[in-house]
Amino acid sequence: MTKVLISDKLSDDAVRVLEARGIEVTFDPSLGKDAEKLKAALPGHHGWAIRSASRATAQLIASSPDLKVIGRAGIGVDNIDIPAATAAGIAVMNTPFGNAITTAEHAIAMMFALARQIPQANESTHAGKWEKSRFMGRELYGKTLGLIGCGNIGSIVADRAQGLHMKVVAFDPYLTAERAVELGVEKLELQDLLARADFITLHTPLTDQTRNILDAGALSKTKKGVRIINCARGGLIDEAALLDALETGQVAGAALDVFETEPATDNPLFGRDDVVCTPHLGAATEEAQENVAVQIAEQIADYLLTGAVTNALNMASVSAEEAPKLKPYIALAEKLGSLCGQLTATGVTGIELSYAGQVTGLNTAPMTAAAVAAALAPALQGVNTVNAVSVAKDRGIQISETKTDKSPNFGATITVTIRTEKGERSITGATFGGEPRVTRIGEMRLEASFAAHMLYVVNDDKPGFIGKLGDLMGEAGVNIATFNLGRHSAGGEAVALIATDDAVGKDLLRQVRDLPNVKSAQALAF
Ligand SMILES: NC(=O)C1=CN([C@@H]2O[C@H](COP(=O)(O)OP(=O)(O)OC[C@H]3O[C@@H](n4cnc5c(N)ncnc54)[C@H](O)[C@@H]3O)[C@@H](O)[C@H]2O)C=CC1
Ligand SMILES: O=C(O)C(=O)COP(=O)(O)O
Repeated sequence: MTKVLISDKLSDDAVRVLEARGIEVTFDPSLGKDAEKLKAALPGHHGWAIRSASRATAQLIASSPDLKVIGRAGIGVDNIDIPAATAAGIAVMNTPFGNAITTAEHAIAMMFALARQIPQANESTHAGKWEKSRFMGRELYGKTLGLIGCGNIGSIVADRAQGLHMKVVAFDPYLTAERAVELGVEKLELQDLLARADFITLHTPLTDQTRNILDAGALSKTKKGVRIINCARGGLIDEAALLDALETGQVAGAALDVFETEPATDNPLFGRDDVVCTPHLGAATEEAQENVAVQIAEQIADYLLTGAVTNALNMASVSAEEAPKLKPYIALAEKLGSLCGQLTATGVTGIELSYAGQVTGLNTAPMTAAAVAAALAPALQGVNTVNAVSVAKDRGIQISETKTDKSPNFGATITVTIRTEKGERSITGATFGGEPRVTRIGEMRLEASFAAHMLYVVNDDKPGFIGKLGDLMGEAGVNIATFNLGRHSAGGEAVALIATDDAVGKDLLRQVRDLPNVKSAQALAF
């Protein structure tokens, strides 16, 4: 039975969705904080749903042999070792939109909290102090808001801030000029944003480029008295530098939802009047939590049950509608890739997938990934459909696709061509009643189904060969299930693709090679 582990505090809706799809769920939000318990719990689970408390480390991934998908009910995936997951053939998915509005609203709320010192005034009023003159605020109207990062959340913040009649400027190297115009924001370099913004809000992922993007140097270039909001990731602001800048008044206030170390229970910024803090609450609304829980549960269920891929960070998307249509072609591509790969002895330099006929109207990326993974499997360890194309590229193996609308003899064919330093080999196949079949090896036509054990023989087409081969197999007790032949011309080179009930052992293979007119023989496994 398909099983999913939920190790963080996800809405119960996730359990409801998964169980309704017939998936068994282990729901234990206490596991996320305890790597040892997680390690013990993960084996036997095919899917793993998390928020930010669980850390999907390389060690945990390595000790989870059954895992096929990690689903992040939220946006940030910095708690998932994506290269390790990819190497292990595990899809990594997130829900890029489910909590974006909620998080943008939190950033706006934090901006108001800073501008009007609402948390401090609230505390003072509850204490019966009525300090009306202590809490002089700043108006947002007409002020400049600087966005560092203008993606999904940043652009919602821009929209809300424009509603408050703020001027919005943005630094984001990947923001196009057209998109900036569409959003009504002025695109700036970071230095210009720092010089002009009255409020700065961060909305980037934490990467090598963004870590400490607001460090001591950057903070010294801001307007004196700037107010800073971080509802993205701890580590974007150098906390020690921020403390210094608050001490000197260079920064008038900071509102932080995220911290360098989380959970943040002890931090030099705590206890200051000019710092407003929340415990990573950006995504914490009922609406957002319901959205991300339902979305990730559906994505995980779709992937595990149908092969549909949505919002994956390490593989191509396959819609739920496409998945059943692609399934037989993915199986065909995989079998052809495997056959071609098993017949290729020397170093591979390129793999080409040629799609012809109806299949060209479908999403061919997953077929190519399946063919490449299967083709490289005999030579490379750990290659799988998730990492195949990137592994190939890393090794300088060129992957290409060609497409032609017309398929000469069948509704749709797929041809896998493997190039090596010595030459190339092409194998073509088609589906018959949904089952994969070989239809051509090189220029030689033949028709064969795939079987777990097969024998491939190249010989000169001379009388007596089939009888001798049959005798040998019979004497060795290996039953022939199907026998398919192809040849260039009478008396020319011929191939036999033979399905056997048992594997063809080394001794038998040697005897086949020793038969008259046999040029080569190879045992295959599928
Ligand atoms: N506090 C919370 O609970 C939540 C925090 N987040 C965090 O918010 C952040 C933003 O999320 P989204 O807007 O959904 O992501 P997104 O991917 O839609 O946008 C991020 C933007 O940052 C930009 N960017 C990347 N590198 C940059 C650089 N070096 N300098 C400037 N900009 C750069 C990208 O071009 C992109 O436009 C993420 O870190 C996410 O994890 C998201 C949801 C909840
Ligand atoms: O979605 C994100 O990136 C978040 O940071 C939300 O984190 P959470 O799921 O609330 O732990």
